[in-house]
Amino acid sequence: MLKGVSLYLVGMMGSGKSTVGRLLAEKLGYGFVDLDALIEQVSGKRVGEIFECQGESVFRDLESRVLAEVSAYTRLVVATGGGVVLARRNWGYLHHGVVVWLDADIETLLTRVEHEPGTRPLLAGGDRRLRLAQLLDERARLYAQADVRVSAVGLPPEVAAETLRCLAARLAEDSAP
Ligand SMILES: Nc1ncnc2c1ncn2[C@@H]1O[C@H](COP(=O)(O)OP(=O)(O)OP(=O)(O)O)[C@@H](O)[C@H]1O
Ligand SMILES: O=C(O)C1=C[C@@H](O)[C@@H](O)[C@H](O)C1
Ligand SMILES: [Mg+2]
Repeated sequence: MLKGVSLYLVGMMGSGKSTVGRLLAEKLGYGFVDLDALIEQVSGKRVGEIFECQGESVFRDLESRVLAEVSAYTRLVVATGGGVVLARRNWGYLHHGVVVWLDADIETLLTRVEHEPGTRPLLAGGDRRLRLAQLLDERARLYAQADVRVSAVGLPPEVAAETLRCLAARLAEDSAP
C-alpha cells in the first residue's frame, strides 16, 4: 500500500507511538525504529539523564541528528519522541515519509504514562495531568500538520488497524482524479 514509503508516528507521550509502531511494522513487513531508544543507544545515556545532565536543547539536537540519519532509509515505521514536532527542521525529515498523528485525550494519556513513572523528564515532579494538558495545548497545532490523524484511544491492535484504514483512505484520496 505504501510502496516502501516510511511511516513516522507523532503524538503526545503515552499516545502509543512505540507500542503501535511495533505492530504496524509487523503488519507492513517494515523495520521498526524507536527514536528515543536510538538516541539512548547512540549517546549511551537514558533520555532522562540527557535532560538532567546536559539539558533539553542538547537532547533536541541529538533528536534532530538521529532523525536525519533515520530519514535516509525507506520501509521503516519510526516511533518519534513526543517533542519531535517542535523543531521546524525536523519536518523536512518527517516528510521523507507519511506522518501519522496518534491522537488521544488527556485522561487516556495520563493512565498510560502512569505505567512507567520516572521515564519522562518533562512530566517529572509536577501535576502530570496539568503538564500533559499544557503540552498538548502548545503542540496540538503542530501534530495537526501530520498527513493523517488517527484516534489512539482503543487497544493497540485496534489502533494499528485504524491507522492502516486511515492511511488507505488518505492514499485513495490522493490518487483520486
Ligand atoms: N492503545 C493502547 N492501549 C492501552 N495501553 C497502551 C496503548 N498504547 C500504549 N499503551 C501503553 O501505554 C504506555 C505508553 O505507550 P508508549 O510508550 O507506546 O507511548 P509513546 O507514545 O511511545 O510515548 P513516548 O512519547 O513517551 O515515547 C505503555 O505502557 C503501553 O504499554
Ligand atoms: O514529549 C516530549 O517532549 C518527549 C517525549 C519522549 O518521547 C522523549 O523524547 C522525551 O522525554 C521528550
Ligand atoms: Mg515512545
